[in-house]
Amino acid sequence: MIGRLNHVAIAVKDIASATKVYQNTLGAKVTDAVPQPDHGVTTVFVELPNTKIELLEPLGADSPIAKFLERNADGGIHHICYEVDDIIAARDQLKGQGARVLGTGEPRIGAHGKPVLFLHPKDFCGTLVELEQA
Ligand SMILES: CC[C@@H](C(=O)O)C(=O)SCCNC(=O)CCNC(=O)[C@H](O)C(C)(C)COP(=O)(O)OP(=O)(O)OC[C@H]1O[C@@H](n2cnc3c(N)ncnc32)[C@H](O)[C@@H]1OP(=O)(O)O
Ligand SMILES: [Co+2]
Repeated sequence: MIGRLNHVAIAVKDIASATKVYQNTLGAKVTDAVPQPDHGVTTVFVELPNTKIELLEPLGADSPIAKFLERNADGGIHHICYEVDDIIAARDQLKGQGARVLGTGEPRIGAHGKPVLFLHPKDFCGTLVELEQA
């Protein structure tokens, strides 16, 4: 069911400083920072030849990544995003297999303007999974 690895997301407290690490220290191409108020985060994408790294900084105290950063003071890998051809079919198949879809269960528009869904980390080997419509 899952297709390409779209991105690996890293939660950070300071996105400007994290961007410098990727751009200046590692020599990667990065996008501008974009606030995503619907998701409670600001994003920067690091563009690699075969995939992307999504840097996430919380937008406000009730951001979904706020608790993660309380538990992981240095930041760290927050989720992995896989592309799927049909996000509704994928969701329904996964729900039928007992996986928990987070939030309302309905896809929302993500950072790339495409529908996304999140799956509970306890159902996927301790890793928060994002699905993005290909
Ligand atoms: C920009 C848009 C979009 C894109 O297009 O790319 C994004 O990426 S937005 C990214 C941010 N959005 C989200 O993360 C939305 C989905 N997340 C959630 O619904 C919640 O954050 C969560 C995953 C349900 C966690 O909720 P929270 O209240 O913070 O924690 P809990 O206490 O309920 O945690 C339960 C349990 O799960 C463990 N956990 C939590 N987060 C993670 C994680 N990222 N990776 C692995 N495990 C995680 C947590 O440690 C708890 O475990 P126990 O202590 O063992 O119970
Ligand atoms: Co993401």
